[in-house]
Amino acid sequence: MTSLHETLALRLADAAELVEYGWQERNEWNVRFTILGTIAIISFVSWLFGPKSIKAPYAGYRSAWEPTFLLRLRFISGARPIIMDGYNKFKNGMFKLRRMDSDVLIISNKYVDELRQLPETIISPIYAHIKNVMGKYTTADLMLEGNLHTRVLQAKLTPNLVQYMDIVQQEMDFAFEVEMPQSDDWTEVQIGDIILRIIARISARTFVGHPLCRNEEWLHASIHYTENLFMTAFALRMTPTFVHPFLVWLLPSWYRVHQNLKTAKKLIVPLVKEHAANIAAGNPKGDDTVLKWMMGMAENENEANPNKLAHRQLLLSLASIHTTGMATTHTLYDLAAHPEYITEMREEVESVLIEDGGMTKQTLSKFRKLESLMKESQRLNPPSYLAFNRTAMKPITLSDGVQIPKGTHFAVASGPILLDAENNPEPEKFDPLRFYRKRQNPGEANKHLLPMTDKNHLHFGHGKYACPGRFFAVLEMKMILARILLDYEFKYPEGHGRPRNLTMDENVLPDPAARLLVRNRQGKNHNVPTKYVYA
Ligand code: HEM
Repeated sequence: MTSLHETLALRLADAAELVEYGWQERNEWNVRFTILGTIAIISFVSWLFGPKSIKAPYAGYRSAWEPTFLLRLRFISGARPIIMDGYNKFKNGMFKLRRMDSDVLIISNKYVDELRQLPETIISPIYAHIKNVMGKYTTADLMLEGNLHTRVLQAKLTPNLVQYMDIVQQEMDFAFEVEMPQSDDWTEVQIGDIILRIIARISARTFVGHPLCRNEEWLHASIHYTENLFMTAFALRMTPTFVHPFLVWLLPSWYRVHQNLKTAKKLIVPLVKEHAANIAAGNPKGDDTVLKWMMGMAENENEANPNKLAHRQLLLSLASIHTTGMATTHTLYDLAAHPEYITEMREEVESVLIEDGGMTKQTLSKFRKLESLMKESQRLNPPSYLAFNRTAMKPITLSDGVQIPKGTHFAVASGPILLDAENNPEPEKFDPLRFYRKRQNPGEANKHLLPMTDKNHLHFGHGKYACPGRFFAVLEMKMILARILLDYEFKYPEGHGRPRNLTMDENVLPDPAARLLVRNRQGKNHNVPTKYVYA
């Protein structure tokens, strides 16, 4: 059966042919009527057979005359004001965004609690994520084959996190030694890249274990898979669906995604076989890793297939390395822009470590000011201005009677919610102790933590499908930031301040080209115990 897009492509080809013929015959009016007729037919067919969409106002038009194509184009690098505009006008209702690849419905967060526990047969995060990253072409559609990686994070990594701190710290020590300059003189560095490599190393140690975590080929694949995947996805999002199967062949990033996958299989399949042989011989060796847990928890042959396990390691890298790297980089950029808070953060880290006699199971949870700083930095520099991306797998009727048609891609304006004065007073102000102070309120000591999600705090999602790696992410971030505070001084080069964030559609990125000056901390207190102690 010919798909709608193929039919449209054929119609356009016919129209082009007729244009040529018409010019040859100098029968311009015929040609014009043919083109107009074709456009009218295409519009009618799209309207008749295309997915039904909900009626809601569009955000961001500069005037009634602004062409829709221009609005879609502006969204690529100017999404923030468009999303803010929609939120400010319609925050209790709904509005739509014109993205280059499609429209996205933005719903009020008042619906989040009734939607968050619905099963995947009704609302699917996976379909929405796969659409966002063009999974059909970027290999991310493995997510459709099961959620083994999510189950393992929930059932194994998160509950065993504190036991794992020792291993994380060992890898972090090594990573700092090889990635950070060790000099008493100021050295200019691209800190975002350094942080990314430190996180890739720690993640690799946790996911695939030693010695693969030190393998440069694996580190390269696990970091660059994400970049290549997003480059491919964005190129495809800019063009109509019917050109995608041809366009990918012209995209170098698409070839690189597949090269990364090949590398993953080459390096990980032997590891899987080795571990299976050790288990069969009754002699499992080495530390637990996410890969070994995945082998143990695989529920069917497909999940246990070594090639699929290797592929899933890349999906984990996609979900974990850049997200955590960007959040850590934003926090450092913010702190460097407000050096008056550095001493306060450093003193907290030192006093907690001295009190605990080193890094214990409880230590990280006592870094309350540091956690508040990280949460404030995420509030102002979220990973995306949208969250809770979902696809309606069936028509949904909300509690107030609003109906979301099947096939609708919807999300919540997570960025603007936290910049709303109703939720946070003086929302534009960088106030690193904002959440620390909130925790001083009676009964709120254990609230306002970074990994906690609710309908206002959606940067890790919320509900059944919230990020299963967020506790690990926060652990990594705290350990890295504490280490930087203890051992290094940092500042912007003369004449530079906090770099502006970049946006690609709704996604927010710290400027990767920005530089910091770093040097060994002068007058470091060598009596602060930093090693993991079993307490
Ligand atoms: C600051 C760092 C991170 C941020 C901001 C973040 C954010 C998110 C968000 C927004 C989602 C989608 C949730 C939803 O749809 O409701 C998600 C899903 C996910 N995250 Fe994270 N994440 C981070 C770090 C990590 C880490 C370190 C890991 C792994 C250890 C991880 C693993 C995952 C996985 C496996 C999913 C689910 C993907 C799927 O549905 O298959 N994330 N994350």
